[in-house]
Amino acid sequence: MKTALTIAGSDSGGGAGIQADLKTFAAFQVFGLSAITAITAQNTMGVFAVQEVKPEIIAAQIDCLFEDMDIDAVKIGMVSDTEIIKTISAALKRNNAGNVVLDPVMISKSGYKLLKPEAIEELIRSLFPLAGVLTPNLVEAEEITGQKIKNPDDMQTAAEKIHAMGVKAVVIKGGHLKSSPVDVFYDGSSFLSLRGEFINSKNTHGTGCTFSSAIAACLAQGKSLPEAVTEAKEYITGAIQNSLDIGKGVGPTHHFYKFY
Ligand SMILES: Nc1ncnc2c1ncn2[C@@H]1O[C@H](COP(=O)(O)OP(=O)(O)OP(=O)(O)O)[C@@H](O)[C@H]1O
Ligand SMILES: Cc1ncc(CO)c(N)n1
Repeated sequence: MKTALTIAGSDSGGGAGIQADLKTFAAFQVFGLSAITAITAQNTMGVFAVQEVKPEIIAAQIDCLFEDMDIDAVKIGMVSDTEIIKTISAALKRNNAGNVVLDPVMISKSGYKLLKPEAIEELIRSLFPLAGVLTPNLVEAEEITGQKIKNPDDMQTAAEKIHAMGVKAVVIKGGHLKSSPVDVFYDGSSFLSLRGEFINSKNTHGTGCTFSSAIAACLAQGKSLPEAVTEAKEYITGAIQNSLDIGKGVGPTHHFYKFY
């Protein structure tokens, strides 16, 4: 069986973070591994507390997995601060990690800062060069490029700018667009528009985490990057269409909608 590692924060509410990533890997029948970077006290209403994991424990989790197993893909989510980012970058380099999907998680849907603003530069410096693909949402792409993004044309310009910053490929997610949620993929040579119908659901907690993990699962299975992003888009669309009315706030998507 193929394996995928998620390096991310724990969401006690189960809809985002490590929990969403492992469920997604399982839905793709890829064996999931995890290195937890932070513990969040979180539910469908918001994030209430965060405890970061010590950098040496994050490094130990990553090292012991690579020592023991072949890891077919890596997804990176919440990374909190500069020290943690440097630690993850060094660990991935010394273990020659491949198929790295970097989701530059900055703010939760409920508005809680999951990445310290001063750490964005370090994220660009240390993790962008290792990423096979970066998956920012509109707000994150605006933060990274310093430009406003209002429509698919702006998304293409931003994708070119981000590619020039040293990532091999980028998919800018349009879940926050006023129009239909088109995602724009760019790998330095061609663009791909991943079109989707707007699904009118309040239960969209963890859509970004689920999408990036689905890309990692497809890469672990040996699919090409364009195939992986296309299949991940289909999967997240189905997961939102079948989303779950669990909790009082923004509920989770249904990771196993293909099975039950
Ligand atoms: N209401 C919706 N209808 C259809 N597709 C959606 C909807 N919301 C998000 N998506 C899709 O879900 C994927 C994740 O995009 P989104 O922009 O929501 O990520 P995000 O903001 O990083 O999510 P998160 O809440 O996990 O931080 C994209 O493929 C996007 O197009
Ligand atoms: C732990 C965690 N990672 C990522 C997100 C994405 O918003 C979240 N809400 N929580």
